[in-house]
Amino acid sequence: MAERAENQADPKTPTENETNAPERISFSAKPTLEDIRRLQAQFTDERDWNQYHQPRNLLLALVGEVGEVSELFQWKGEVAEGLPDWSEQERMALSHELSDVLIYLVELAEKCHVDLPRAVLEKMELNRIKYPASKVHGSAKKYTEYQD
Ligand SMILES: Nc1ccn([C@H]2C[C@H](O)[C@@H](COP(=O)(O)OP(=O)(O)OP(=O)(O)O)O2)c(=O)n1
Repeated sequence: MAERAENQADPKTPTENETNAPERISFSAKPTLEDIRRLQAQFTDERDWNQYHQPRNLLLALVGEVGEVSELFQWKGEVAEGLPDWSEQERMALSHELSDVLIYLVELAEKCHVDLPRAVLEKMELNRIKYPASKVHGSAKKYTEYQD
């Protein structure tokens, strides 16, 4: 919202529609992160798997699943947004692997007592402060590279 207001204030800054940015998709409202946490807790309780799901094991499982996502992109070169050249089977595999990453991330956060949705909002606020749109627009430099 704040970014849009800034864009409108500066006539030289293109709005999203004036750039070549592709249309953005939106997600389904459900399940929430709390739903995912609860469903995964149910899944592990039913199998008596909490004995294995300590933070370090969950972190390793998460990293392993990130590796599986990487494997799907491996050797393909740059991939266009929306994955236009991917088969249905490849898209399905990606949706499964990304879901595994999220499931383990949510459980890791739970087992570390991090309230993930709240933490994300806090972190995004910090990101906005660190990277003011008016200062960094169009530049991908790290905040440490700016001198002011
Ligand atoms: N000890 C386990 C094993 C599995 N899962 C759940 C969380 C993940 O969403 C998914 C991971 O299952 P696999 O380890 O079988 O991994 P994949 O589904 O990616 O299978 P593969 O490695 O054959 O691609 O199942 C879990 O919570 N705890």
